[in-house]
Amino acid sequence: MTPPSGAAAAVRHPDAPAPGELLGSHYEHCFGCGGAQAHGLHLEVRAGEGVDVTAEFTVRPVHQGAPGLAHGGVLSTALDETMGSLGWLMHMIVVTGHLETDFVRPVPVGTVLHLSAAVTAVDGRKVFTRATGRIGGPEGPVAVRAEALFIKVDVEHFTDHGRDEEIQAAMADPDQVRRARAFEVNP
Ligand SMILES: CCCCCCCC/C=C\CCCCCCCC(=O)SCCNC(=O)CCNC(=O)[C@H](O)C(C)(C)COP(=O)(O)OP(=O)(O)OC[C@H]1O[C@@H](n2cnc3c(N)ncnc32)[C@H](O)[C@@H]1OP(=O)(O)O
Repeated sequence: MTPPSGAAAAVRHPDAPAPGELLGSHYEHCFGCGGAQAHGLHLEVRAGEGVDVTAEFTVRPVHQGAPGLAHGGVLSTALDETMGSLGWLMHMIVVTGHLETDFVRPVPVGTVLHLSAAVTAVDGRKVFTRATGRIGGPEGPVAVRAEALFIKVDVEHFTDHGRDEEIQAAMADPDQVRRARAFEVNP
């Protein structure tokens, strides 16, 4: 998870959303950010000043592992989704290759997890990221933290591997196609 010595700093795309702007969902059925997923995380991610983002996740009863506590896998998903959305700021489509999570404090149901994530380096198709989730406020104690390696892919990653019925539906949706194309014109 350590970027090689030749790795470069991340570059914010000129057409990236302005600092403070919501990124919007990349797919309405995404478990992390989609509005159509009843039990999803409904993350709303906001662009930062650099290649960084913030988001909030409210832990609901459907997200429990132990009684009254968030499931660790759900917390990892919240971190994963937040870090994955960093691709938007670089106009890259990225998927998770490797994800490591530290669970520092238990997170009760009802908690608002304040997430922040940033790209630490880019090396070819490899995007190195890290994220934290804090409780009690954006400056509160860290409850979870993660590092992840994302790999840049093209639209064919999804059209080649996704189940046909969802891919056909996505390709028939002009908004979805527009979002995918926006990512494709990466310099
Ligand atoms: C109109 C149509 C609609 C479509 C529109 C779509 C728009 C969508 C927009 C946005 C989507 C964002 C979605 C975010 C969701 C949240 C994030 C997730 O949950 S993503 C799901 C979980 N992840 C996977 O399912 C990946 C499964 N894995 C793979 O598919 C492959 O393994 C892949 C693509 C990751 C890499 O395969 P390779 O064949 O392309 O590339 P190789 O050569 O193996 O790797 C490239 C470099 O990366 C390193 N690498 C790869 N995997 C690694 C790993 N696990 N650990 C360390 N290094 C790794 C390799 O060593 C290599 O490095 P060296 O260039 O040689 O230095």
